[in-house]
Amino acid sequence: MKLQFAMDTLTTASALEWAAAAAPHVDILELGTPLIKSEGLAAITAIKEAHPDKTVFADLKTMDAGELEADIAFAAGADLVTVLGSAGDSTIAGAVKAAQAHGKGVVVDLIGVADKPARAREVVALGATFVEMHAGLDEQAEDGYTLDTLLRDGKDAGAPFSVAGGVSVDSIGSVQASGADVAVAGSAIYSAPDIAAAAAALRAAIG
Ligand SMILES: O=C(CO)[C@H](O)[C@H](O)COP(=O)(O)O
Repeated sequence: MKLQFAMDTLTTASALEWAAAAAPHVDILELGTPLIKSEGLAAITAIKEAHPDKTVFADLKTMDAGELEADIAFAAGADLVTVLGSAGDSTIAGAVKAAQAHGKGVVVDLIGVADKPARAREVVALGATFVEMHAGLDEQAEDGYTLDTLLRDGKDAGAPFSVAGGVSVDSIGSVQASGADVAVAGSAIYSAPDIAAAAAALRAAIG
């Protein structure tokens, strides 16, 4: 299972600092949606230039204009971009078209989708590289939130998937046991006092 570091920050400078600390321990460097909204496509280029050996993931959360938004992010250096699973099939197909033109990939984020396994199968048929079983920061703050539903949906999907939703050193083992291809960790790394140590601990937990 691969490890993805979601850098939910507002400045390219802090993302570069975080990425430098975590890079030895992670496979995928994610530019969080707030970072891209704050700094624009230049942030993608900065991270890719600093870490050409890493998969750079631009969390665009595209809902419309799939081909256009994906194209500009790939041109800026992204290897993977996200499109929302609640977007129309034509939006997802458009992003896949751009990915094929660049030799890159599309991840479909199933945040807010009621039947995630069914939508996962549909979007993989449209050409998505994998889906993200995702509970966002707001859903994580709701009473009684656990990762369990995401892990069950991943197992049921029959499609390649990542899991994002407050993955921690305590829960990453259950993510791996679910058969996930990628574990995404944001706050478990960037909120830790030592980013390198937190990323290393997650890596050690999954071997
Ligand atoms: O995409 C996101 C929020 O929409 C986050 O980047 C994702 O949820 C991972 O961060 P965390 O581990 O803190 O949940």
